Amino acid sequence: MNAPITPKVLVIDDDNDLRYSLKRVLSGRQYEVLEAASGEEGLSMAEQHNPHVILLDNRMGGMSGMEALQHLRGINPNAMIILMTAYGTTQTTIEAMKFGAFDYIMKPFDLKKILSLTESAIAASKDLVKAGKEDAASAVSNEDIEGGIIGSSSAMQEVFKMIGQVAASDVTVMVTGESGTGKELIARAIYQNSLRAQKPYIAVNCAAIPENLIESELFGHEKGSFTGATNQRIGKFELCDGGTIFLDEIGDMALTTQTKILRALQEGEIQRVGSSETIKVNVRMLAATNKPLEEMVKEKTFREDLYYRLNVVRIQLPPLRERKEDVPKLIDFVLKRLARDSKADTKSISPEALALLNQYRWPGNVRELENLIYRSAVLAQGDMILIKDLPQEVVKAITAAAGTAEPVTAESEVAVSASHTEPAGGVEPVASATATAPAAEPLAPVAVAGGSAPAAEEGTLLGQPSVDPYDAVYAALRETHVSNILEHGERALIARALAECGGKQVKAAEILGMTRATLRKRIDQYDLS
Ligand SMILES: Nc1ncnc2c1ncn2[C@@H]1O[C@H](COP(=O)(O)OP(=O)(O)OP(=O)(O)O)[C@@H](O)[C@H]1O
Repeated sequence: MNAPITPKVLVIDDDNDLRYSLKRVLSGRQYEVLEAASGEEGLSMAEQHNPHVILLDNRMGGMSGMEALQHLRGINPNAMIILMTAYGTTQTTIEAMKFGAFDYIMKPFDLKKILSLTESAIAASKDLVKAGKEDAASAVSNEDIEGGIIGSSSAMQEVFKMIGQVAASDVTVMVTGESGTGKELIARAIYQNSLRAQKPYIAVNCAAIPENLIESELFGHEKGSFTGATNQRIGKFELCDGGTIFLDEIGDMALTTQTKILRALQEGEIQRVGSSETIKVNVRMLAATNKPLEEMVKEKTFREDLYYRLNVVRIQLPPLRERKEDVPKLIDFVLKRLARDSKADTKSISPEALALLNQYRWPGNVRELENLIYRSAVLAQGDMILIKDLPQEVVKAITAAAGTAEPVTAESEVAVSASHTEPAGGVEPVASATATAPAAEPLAPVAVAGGSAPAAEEGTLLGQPSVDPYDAVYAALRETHVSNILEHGERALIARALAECGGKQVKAAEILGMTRATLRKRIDQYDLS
């Protein structure tokens, strides 16, 4: 019997500390760990040692990780490559998957996470070798897409991976998610990464076109086919032949139009309104909705057959409140875009304001964030958005929720949402109460740990900046509860501890570090029972 082969892992990274940390934990799992400090060195190590798994940094001096990835696929097609980057962009993730990476991990990462990812990669590599298969993945064309999609949360990373996986085929994709989560952006990214990228892309907002005009809009009409049809008109499907059509708000489409869409999808055929001639079209369809299509199918307001046809691949976009780790980068992205477009030159947001926004529920999702940052950046007097520049209704909603240990209420959310859902980019910021709000003294900047960390243990985050959450809470309370910060803070903490313990006072008192009698007194004092 052959002795089991020791899995070989090659770490390619120019950060010595990170390589050292990875080597320590991976060696602890009995893997043979090889190191390379550059892409070039990594290629020759891969050729010499034929590793099972390669952990590859994306940003290195000299050859970039993405370039190395493509060479490595050629040198060692059976190796499973995990791309690591601190500067993850959508583009990177999509490209990494297109170029055949096994997976992708954002720095800073938990060592446990990289360990489990490495384990899965080793298992996958063994399967591949066992099956005697060559990796069929080949590098697809390297077209340069205009990125513009931010998301380093794992939920968005999954979305980007899916884009990479589905883009090259002609499969129909349904993008779902709340309003403002970026459905249109994702549809465009699929198109831009597809083999039809040089062909037309037409987005149709089905909710914005009156029912009696939508068929003509989509399929065209013949002259005189209805009152007002003074000329022949070519519809979007015909215009888009060879390309991609994105049907936004598909849940708002009438049943008769749905039938025609189904035919276009199934047979690749359309008819202009008022004509019996059948026209062949070759169009890839992408669709989006924030409506519950499954329920609509049950209620027979959406055709079941069309539902299944459109829903071949489903990309569900998570609401922003479930991926709050994306908020800082989104803010930075919006600020940079505002500066690029000469709309505002505010460069950053204070750690306190950012920490405060991290507690917000973002009912209007990324669209709301864009508008809020636009408005705040225009009102900010210096280089930095401070808490005083944020819309007061948002600050109040957050601090009120902090005081009652309740999440931001639906009512406050609706109010906030209504004042921030202007179409992105097209609306001038509203100078509201925010402009006259009393200015809080800016607090000293929060200390951010710099430099490279020594070898970390499992469960720690590598390179993670440390931010003290009390800075934000304190700054927010200074603005809204100047005279009784301590009481306010105590009440909020007690309420949270009680909520965590399901109202059990003994346990809550233990967490809070007070006697049960004191806790009871406070519950009465703050009316928390
Ligand atoms: N991940 C993201 N990165 C950067 N910008 C984003 C992201 N997601 C959404 N946006 C921006 O937010 C705004 C709303 O996005 P989009 O129109 O794609 O949302 P939607 O889900 O289609 O909304 P609706 O359902 O209301 O049509 C756009 O300006 C878009 O550029």
